[in-house]
Amino acid sequence: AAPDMATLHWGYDEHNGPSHWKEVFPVANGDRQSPIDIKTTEAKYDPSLRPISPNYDPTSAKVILNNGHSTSVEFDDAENKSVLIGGPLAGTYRLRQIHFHWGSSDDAGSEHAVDGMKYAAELHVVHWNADRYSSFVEAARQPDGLAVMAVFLKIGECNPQLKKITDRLDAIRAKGKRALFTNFDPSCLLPRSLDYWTYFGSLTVPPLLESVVWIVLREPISVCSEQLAKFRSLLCTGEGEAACYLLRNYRPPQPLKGREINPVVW
Ligand SMILES: NS(=O)(=O)c1ccc(NCc2ccco2)c([N+](=O)[O-])c1
Ligand SMILES: [Zn+2]
Repeated sequence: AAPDMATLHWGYDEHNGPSHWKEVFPVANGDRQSPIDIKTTEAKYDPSLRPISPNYDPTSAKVILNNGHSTSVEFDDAENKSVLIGGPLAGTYRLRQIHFHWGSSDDAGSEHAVDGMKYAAELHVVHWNADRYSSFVEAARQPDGLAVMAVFLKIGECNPQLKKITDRLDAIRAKGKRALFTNFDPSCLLPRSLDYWTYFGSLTVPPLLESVVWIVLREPISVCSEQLAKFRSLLCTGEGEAACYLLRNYRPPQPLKGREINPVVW
């Protein structure tokens, strides 16, 4: 029998990847798992949905780190300094961190898909419901606890805003490494249009908690192959361990199980 994941840590390889996660996290087979393939013709328009309104303070940015599964920029979430409101959200969701998902080649790497099409990578901007809960970890256990804005990265021109992040990856190559990273407003990574699809889902990474209101932007931003190659040069192992490269870290689309997807176009 396959080694159980409690000992062998989960990852994205053949022996510990998404098909094994249910062995330790049974919610992997739950009714509101993410990501999903967005079938645009089946999405149902909801006139009550408003525009989303990101409001970020660049001084909230604190540190960039490699946690072995992705690279993230962490923000100071001790007060409502950088928040997301509007759209499908009831209340104020506080910015916690941003991170990326990518593939071993440019032709796949996003987690969500649109009519079966995958992009080269995907940015997640993670917020938690600070009106109702007192911490990210508590909110992550609640059905309306988190709001994650997803932005597709499409192969094209090198992205000068993304360069601020890819230029720092050399300093955090090994798992567990971190570096100061401030004076950064993640709005610079958003496309011109904030048209989005929204649906109820989950974390796409263990513990796969079903606590996320997903807001998937329709318009992608650009990324070039050289920038993606820098993400793939990150290590999923710590310093001094036998190096393994973080070549891919996306979960494939999960069953919709009757959920409704609402498009919002402005
Ligand atoms: N790909 S994602 O945006 O769904 C995602 C998944 C896991 C975690 N974290 C793992 C975790 C532990 C306890 C609760 O959460 C995060 N995050 O932290 O922003 C985001
Ligand atoms: Zn993510």
